[in-house]
Amino acid sequence: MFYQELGQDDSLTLHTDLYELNMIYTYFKKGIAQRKAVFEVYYRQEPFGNGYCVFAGLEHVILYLQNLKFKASDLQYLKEEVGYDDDFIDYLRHFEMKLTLRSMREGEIVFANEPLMQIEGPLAQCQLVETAILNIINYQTLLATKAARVKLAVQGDGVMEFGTRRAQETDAALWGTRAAYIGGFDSTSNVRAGKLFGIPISGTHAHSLVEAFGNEYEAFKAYAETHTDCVFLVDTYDTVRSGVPTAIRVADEMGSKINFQGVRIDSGDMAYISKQVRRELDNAGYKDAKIYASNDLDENTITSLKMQGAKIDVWGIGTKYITAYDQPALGAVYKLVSIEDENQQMRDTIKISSNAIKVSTPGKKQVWRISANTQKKNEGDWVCRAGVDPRQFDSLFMFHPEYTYINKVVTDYTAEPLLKEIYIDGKLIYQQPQLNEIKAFCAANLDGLWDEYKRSLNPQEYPVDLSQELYDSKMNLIQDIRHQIAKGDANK
Ligand SMILES: Nc1ncnc2c1ncn2[C@@H]1O[C@H](COP(=O)(O)OP(=O)(O)OP(=O)(O)O)[C@@H](O)[C@H]1O
Ligand SMILES: O=P(O)(O)OC[C@H]1O[C@H](OP(=O)(O)OP(=O)(O)O)[C@H](O)[C@@H]1O
Ligand SMILES: O=C(O)c1cccnc1
Repeated sequence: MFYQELGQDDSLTLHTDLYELNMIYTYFKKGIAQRKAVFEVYYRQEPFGNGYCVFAGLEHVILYLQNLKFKASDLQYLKEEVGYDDDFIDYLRHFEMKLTLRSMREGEIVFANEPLMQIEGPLAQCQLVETAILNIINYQTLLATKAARVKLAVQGDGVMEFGTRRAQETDAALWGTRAAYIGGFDSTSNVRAGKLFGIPISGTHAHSLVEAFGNEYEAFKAYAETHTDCVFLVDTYDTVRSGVPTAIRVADEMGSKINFQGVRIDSGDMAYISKQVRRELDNAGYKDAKIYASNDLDENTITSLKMQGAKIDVWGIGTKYITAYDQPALGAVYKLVSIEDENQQMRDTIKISSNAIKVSTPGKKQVWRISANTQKKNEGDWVCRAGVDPRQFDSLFMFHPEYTYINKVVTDYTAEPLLKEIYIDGKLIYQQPQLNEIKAFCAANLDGLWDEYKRSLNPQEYPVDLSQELYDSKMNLIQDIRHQIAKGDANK
């Protein structure tokens, strides 16, 4: 019945799991929906065996929060389908977004087990937005990270994003290509993404052009007569014996009427073929013509092709990028860290697990990036309670939160708070930078990271340390809860 709304309804308000609404209903009925709560988003392990992530997704989260209200059809659906009573439907009808959001900036280099976003406000509202925020941040951060890995592998060559046709639906293509641009790609084939985000668009042609004209000569010639910039796809029949000689013939015939940019190969042994193609182009006097390559490439095949001396100048990357083929999920979570009690006091909360990595860190926090003034490189991130400022100390004791014997004292450092204010009580106060600035910010951030953390295979673990006070309060809370369970009064 509501299916016809899909086309025009861009509201994501119901883009939430039913269990969020179930909890909100309970909070509402028990009179605690308005209690102040703080949730934080973080992930537990770097994806792809990488040493860091590139944070992305904030722009979409801002758009989402900006439009967060229940439409009449949303309320009608909830009433009819879930059977909520009129009181609750009325409460949702008057819903007004009052959240405070603090977040990493897009393009920031981030690490496991540090808060990437902090959502503060009425408990019910914090709960409503969990699903959509995780959906957005998990995907875009994963993809921007993959892009940074590809960018590292191409070693300065051009890299074009080709993934739309293989993406998990249209939204993934759109936001995934934006993440690609942030992480280091130069352009996208997706024209809509170009229009919406200002990403440079680029493209060659497909095999169908050759098939439509019946032979390579007719096809390349027709393309050249209708375009100035020409990259010919040379592998429809036989790259070396037919495709490349035909491309050269058309380039010779058209002369200065076209800008013969090069040829694209899309199959076969790319190392072997690209060397042959390079030789042919050079011999024909087209030393500046570039060789473009595509065909299920990713950072691993690119690294291998580089090692084999492949003569590829521009890389087109689709399927394996846009689907995050080798690791399809980042696994970021959204955890309650603090809640107002019946006496209007904020109380730290914790989720305990026998698996150390799954124990959440209680309390509302800030992440500080500590960089040594002498080196201009990052020493590590220091996570402490919001309100504590490490710039007031002469030295900082930094220790691994699990293996505490791994520690160091840092002096002469600069500390920068990474969680920035985006919304205060529902009001957007953050001016989102232009996409090109985000991209440049990402590149500059990567410069601030030692190579040991950046290598794509077995990187060093970057220090994400807890302040002594936070560490102690986490340990104390774990002890308190264990103690209560032992005494049998954990539920009193
Ligand atoms: N020299 C090479 N070293 C490592 N990987 C390569 C090399 N050449 C190509 N590849 C990669 O190997 C895979 C080969 O794919 P595939 O088996 O589909 O062969 P193909 O030649 O592309 O066949 P098709 O004509 O069906 O497209 C692709 O992922 C490609 O990027
Ligand atoms: O290989 P990817 O990294 O996914 O890059 C995108 C792929 O999409 C196109 O192939 P497709 O077979 O869809 O169309 P074509 O007729 O142009 O080859 C293109 O030739 C690439 O191979
Ligand atoms: O422009 C291209 O060559 C292109 C675009 C999308 C997918 N594959 C190739």
